[in-house]
Amino acid sequence: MKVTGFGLYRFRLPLTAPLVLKGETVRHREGLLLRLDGAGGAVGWGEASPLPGFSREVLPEAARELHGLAESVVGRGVPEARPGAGLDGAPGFTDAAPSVRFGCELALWNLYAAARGVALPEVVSPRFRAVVPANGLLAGSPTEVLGGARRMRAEGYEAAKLKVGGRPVGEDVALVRTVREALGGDVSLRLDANRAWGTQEALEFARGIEGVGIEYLEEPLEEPADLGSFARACGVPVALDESLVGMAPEALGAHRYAVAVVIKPSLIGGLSRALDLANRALDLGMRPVVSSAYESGVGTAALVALAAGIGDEGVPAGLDTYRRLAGDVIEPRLPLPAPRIDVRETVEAAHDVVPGRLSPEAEPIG
Ligand SMILES: O=C(O)CCC(=O)c1ccccc1C(=O)O
Ligand SMILES: [Mg+2]
Repeated sequence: MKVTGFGLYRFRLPLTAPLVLKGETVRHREGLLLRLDGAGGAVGWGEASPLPGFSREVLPEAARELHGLAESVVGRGVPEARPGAGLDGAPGFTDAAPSVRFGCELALWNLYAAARGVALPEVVSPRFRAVVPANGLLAGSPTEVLGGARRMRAEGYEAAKLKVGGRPVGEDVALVRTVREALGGDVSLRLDANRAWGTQEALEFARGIEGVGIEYLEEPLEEPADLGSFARACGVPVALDESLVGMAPEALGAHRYAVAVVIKPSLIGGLSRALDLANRALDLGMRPVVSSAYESGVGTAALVALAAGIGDEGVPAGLDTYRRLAGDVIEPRLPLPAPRIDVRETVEAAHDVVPGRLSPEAEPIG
């Protein structure tokens, strides 16, 4: 089946509250949608939304690159899917910016699925799980964080994630202890410092939370080369996130000290790379945690599909950034947030892109 044409669009969605990303405050989520058209009326949507503070590419660059890639796939056949490995990429994909590669791959995978009459997760794995567990994201003031923790426990979340590193270490330690208490025994606690600490502060934090059961601590150190010795010295389970950007999947073996990898396809460069990294992580005994980066419903649904097809057991995915979007490009919204996400319902909802729901600034570029 051939790609016969495409459309490239911009969107701008309101957030429920301003978001501070590495010191930059954003009030709207901006991004790009790519629609690839196939023979017989099949369409596949993809999303490329560079995240300010995290992506190196900015929106206008991403738009130019995505336009070029889209033009290059028109007239060509959609590649064949390899079970468990997704679709083979097309030339040029490997050089594209991470969000662009994600967007173009996703449009192709969705077009392939539409043309074959299969659901997107089947492209990831023919034996995908029907339900994906998710972690809840705890945000706001300590009072809001505690309220969130109690709600997530009552709603049956398997895991909750708390950002640390933004307060004095003593306050973080106290908050982690109260949150752990509020979550009770059945909800695992994930922490994320986003590289906020020097070694001394990180060690002080580790001593402070001794005896508090956590699933892992993401990226504690501003100097990531010291992560291995930190993990071995203090016994805190560590997870990689920022360290995965630009890392070749083969290089993961040098990071066996980590218990988990937080995989964000929009930031690390697409679906096939994410799948490759996840499979290597599993081989090394690490948990792959598929995670979002404030994508719209189109991108978020793809992450649900990916999480549904990785490995033999469901690892709670980090998809709660969707909660922060006050609007979406699809109608109705995805059935999120939820402690357990219905995979089919989610991927089906993501097909219903509503042109009228794009921001008034939306304009076809291609
Ligand atoms: O992991 C999650 O549950 C949500 C994703 C998340 O926290 C995040 C979202 C965008 C950019 C960076 C991060 C992060 O994990 O550091
Ligand atoms: Mg992180």
